[in-house]
Amino acid sequence: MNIPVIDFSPCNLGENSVLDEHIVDLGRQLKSSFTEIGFVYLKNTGITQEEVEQVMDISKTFFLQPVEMKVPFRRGSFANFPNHGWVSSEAESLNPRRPGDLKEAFNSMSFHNDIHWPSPAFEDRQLSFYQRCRELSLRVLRVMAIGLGLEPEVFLHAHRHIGGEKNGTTLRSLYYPPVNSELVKEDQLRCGEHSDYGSITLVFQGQAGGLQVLSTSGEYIPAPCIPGTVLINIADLMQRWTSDHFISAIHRVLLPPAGDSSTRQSLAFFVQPDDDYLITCCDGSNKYPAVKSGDYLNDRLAAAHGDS
Ligand SMILES: O=C(O)CCC(=O)C(=O)O
Ligand SMILES: [Fe+2]
Repeated sequence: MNIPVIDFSPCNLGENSVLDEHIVDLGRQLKSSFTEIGFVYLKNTGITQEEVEQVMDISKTFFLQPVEMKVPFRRGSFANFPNHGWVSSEAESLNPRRPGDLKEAFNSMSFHNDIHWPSPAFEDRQLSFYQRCRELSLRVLRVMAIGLGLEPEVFLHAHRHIGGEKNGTTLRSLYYPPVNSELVKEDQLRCGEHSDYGSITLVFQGQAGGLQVLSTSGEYIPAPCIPGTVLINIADLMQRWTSDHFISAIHRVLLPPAGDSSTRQSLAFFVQPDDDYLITCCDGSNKYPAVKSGDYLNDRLAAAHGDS
């Protein structure tokens, strides 16, 4: 099983008016990818590899600084936005049964005036990329609803406040430093097995590989960078919402082969429904109890950071 590549041209961000009847076929294609594997590559979205590289470049400049320059921006330093900021290597275990992940991250989750940033250029690039990802996500959520034969706006109603205070959607810039095989702990990975928490995730990768997705047949399949595409996956709240029709697939990032000292970068845009939105099964079933998006996110973040 491979992850399909779908042409998103009909909904490209440069298209100002998109008619629902023109995206029925796209909806069908997304639906089959999300029911079969939970992941899809979209090409011709309007977001270019150059835009991605600009965000990666400025992020890398931040990550390569000495620790004391990064500490003032540490996650947990911003009272009203507890998930915003820098996460140091090994601070997080996305699979709690493994040692801490060998990655650093910068979470941009708020652009409130109270937040101070490493530089104005850093803030600008994170903010403009955040807005581009927001636009693309809203288009994808619309096509998904159409693919499921639902009212086109059904998911959009739950994502009105992306970028505002009552929504946890986060742009996360990830940096995986070179791995020193002598220092690696037993069972340690760049990113442990996990599924994402929210509705959907947009992933942009640099050239270095390592990302793998667990297929329904129980095998891990590689999800390499395809330049110019966006990798999109279903996350856990969307799986609940669709009563398991859409699969929130387990994925992980492996260590590079022994002796390979390359670094890896990626950008993940974790789309989260509005904090107060109650997620219930959209087919009217009671397969999962209703849960508030914000409560669910907080529980999952606490578990990943070992403070639950
Ligand atoms: O680095 C990547 O490509 C993906 C990382 C990931 O799955 C995550 O942070 O949730
Ligand atoms: Fe993930």
